Amino acid sequence: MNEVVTTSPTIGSNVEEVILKNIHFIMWDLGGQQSLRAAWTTYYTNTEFVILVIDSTDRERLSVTREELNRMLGHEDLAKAGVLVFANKQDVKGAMTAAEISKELDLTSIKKHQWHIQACCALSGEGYVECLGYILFFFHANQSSANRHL
Ligand SMILES: Nc1nc2c(ncn2[C@@H]2O[C@H](COP(=O)(O)OP(=O)(O)OP(=O)(O)O)[C@@H](O)[C@H]2O)c(=O)[nH]1
Ligand SMILES: [Mg+2]
Repeated sequence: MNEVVTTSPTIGSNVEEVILKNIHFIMWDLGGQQSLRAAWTTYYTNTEFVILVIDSTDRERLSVTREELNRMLGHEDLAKAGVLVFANKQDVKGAMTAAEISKELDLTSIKKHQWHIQACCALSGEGYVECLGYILFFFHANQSSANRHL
């Protein structure tokens, strides 16, 4: 939306309809706190694409992220889902690169899902536009239903 907003931790979820090149996406933003993760599965039905936003400065939690990602992708309702991983906070000195995050998350071992990783910075918007192309490519290639669930 071309503005940086002050956020607070997401409790439960927020939903937005986003229109990209005439495709209507229903986009659910889920809270990532540990106590909220058990509820993620309730959003998986009809979800066609997952966007995982990583804090690239947080090395300690990457192994937990890998476990959560693998658990998520193992769920039958997400069997056909595509995955976009954002290596966010690239503006912070010492942030891990997308390549480092890819290695730690062992993304190359993901064979049953189409995936893509992108370095980005939510504050400047850097890296986000590039990924819109990937998302649109995914949906055109997979010819799925009219309403998109992300
Ligand atoms: N420096 C920097 N800070 C960022 C960036 N993106 C987000 N932040 C900050 O990181 C903090 C957490 O951002 P949120 O968007 O609330 O994180 P979240 O992943 O939605 O957190 P949950 O809702 O708890 O899952 C906020 O203070 C943001 O301003 C970024 O690219 N660079
Ligand atoms: Mg949030």
